[in-house]
Amino acid sequence: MSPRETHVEESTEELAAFVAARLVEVLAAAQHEHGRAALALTAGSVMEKVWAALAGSESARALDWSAVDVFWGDERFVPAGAADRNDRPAGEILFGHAPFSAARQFPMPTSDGEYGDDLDAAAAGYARTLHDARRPDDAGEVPSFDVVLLGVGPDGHCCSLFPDHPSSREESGTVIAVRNSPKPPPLRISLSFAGLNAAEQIWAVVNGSGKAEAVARALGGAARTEVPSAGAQGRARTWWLLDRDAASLLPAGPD
Ligand SMILES: O=C(O)[C@H](O)[C@@H](O)[C@H](O)[C@H](O)COP(=O)(O)O
Repeated sequence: MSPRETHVEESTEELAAFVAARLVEVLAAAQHEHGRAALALTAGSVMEKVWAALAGSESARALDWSAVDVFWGDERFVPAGAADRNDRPAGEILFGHAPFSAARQFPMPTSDGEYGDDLDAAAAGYARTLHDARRPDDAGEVPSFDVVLLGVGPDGHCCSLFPDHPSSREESGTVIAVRNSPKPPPLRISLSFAGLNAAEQIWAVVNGSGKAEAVARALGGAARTEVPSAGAQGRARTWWLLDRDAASLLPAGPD
């Protein structure tokens, strides 16, 4: 487990550019070390800005995307191509276009795919997918994600682990089926805390004053059952990357 570090940029645009630039460095280093880089994504408004920053970055375009594995931290259990799939905007902004399209994609199952509408089978299937995608030097049950880009909701949720909800109390397995999600749609697949925290680095990327309270609570020692993002702990680094508004309720101190 790593201590939580914070870094604050003035604006959301600067935050997205900062995340994109640092991400390229870490993925390149991971390729050097492991042969392939393992990246796990989550969706959301700030992530779309990060993906757009990557799409427009020369250093990102120069990375060998054929040696990047792209996994997901959570997904809505809806049909392929549905407007509310988390992986849809990622495809539209980034992975539908060269050179990013060369990445090896590991989308979470859809509700009209090989598991049909069996949510438990789909979650178990993605756990097997992660297990089988481990690199030779990944020691755990899932790839040691070099970076998880983690979105945080205004209620402090991350992946599809929600406050005061069975999803954030689940202790078994690396991937879980989530029902009755307080945020629509109700059926989801998510990394559990065990799956998430297998990551080398977790970067919580958060913008806007609407999330300032969640950020302050997560960094202020809240329990993960109350503020799930407080339970995100990378093995080597847990980095909260914030814009000035999201950081506005943190105690003053060095970035
Ligand atoms: O599956 C989902 O509903 C979203 O992916 C969600 O978990 C998102 O990551 C956060 O809510 C942050 O999203 P925003 O930046 O849009 O608030």
